[in-house]
Amino acid sequence: MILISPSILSSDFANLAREVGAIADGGADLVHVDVMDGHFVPNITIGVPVVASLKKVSALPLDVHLMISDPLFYTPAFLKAGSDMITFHLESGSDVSKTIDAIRSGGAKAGVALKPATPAEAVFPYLDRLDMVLVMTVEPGFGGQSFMADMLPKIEAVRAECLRRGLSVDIQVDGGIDPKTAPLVAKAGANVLVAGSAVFKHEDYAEPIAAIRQAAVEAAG
Ligand SMILES: O=C(CO)[C@H](O)[C@H](O)COP(=O)(O)O
Ligand SMILES: [Fe+2]
Repeated sequence: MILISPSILSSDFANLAREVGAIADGGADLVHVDVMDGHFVPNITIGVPVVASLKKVSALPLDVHLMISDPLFYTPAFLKAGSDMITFHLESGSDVSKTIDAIRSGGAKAGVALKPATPAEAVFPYLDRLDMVLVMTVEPGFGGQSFMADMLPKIEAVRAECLRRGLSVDIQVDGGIDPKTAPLVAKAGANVLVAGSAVFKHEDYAEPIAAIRQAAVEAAG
């Protein structure tokens, strides 16, 4: 099943309650929340209090993408704030197994994200304990960048390994996803599509959400 997770990084931060309401009304499945600490990536965005505030107003599950150093330390706070899914970076420096266990024992779904330079095989040892793998299709840090088509073989490799081992792990893609790139990633095996600028640049969010979903569903077959 294809899920669409609009990234509120490109939304109007002065009106977040209205924005998450509008993407829910527009047919989104999840709300993608990009947390950046100015250390793991060269940008600072949203933190724990904003996630807690979003939880109060969002009808959709919060898909929290941690682009931070030491995600293990901050996991309890993001769980308490109401994160439904927490994805952290394999390159973050935290113990991967301990972080997955902390997220899952707190009742959230656990995802591991891979920067473009990190190979698919790096996540294979953790696949059986993961709900999701996030294959970044841009360098993490900023919205509005161009899709990296050379990440498609990595998506295929993660999907092939999941199929080989009989695991139903979600594969998320994030960065430069729009109705043109959605079919490429869906065909490669991704099923959770994050889209920021492609959604929020439109007046009517229902339009790009439906276009991305339709393009992905058709390509996935
Ligand atoms: O994690 C991210 C950046 O690090 C964002 O989720 C991503 O870039 C979404 O924005 P866009 O769809 O505009 O590329
Ligand atoms: Fe993201």
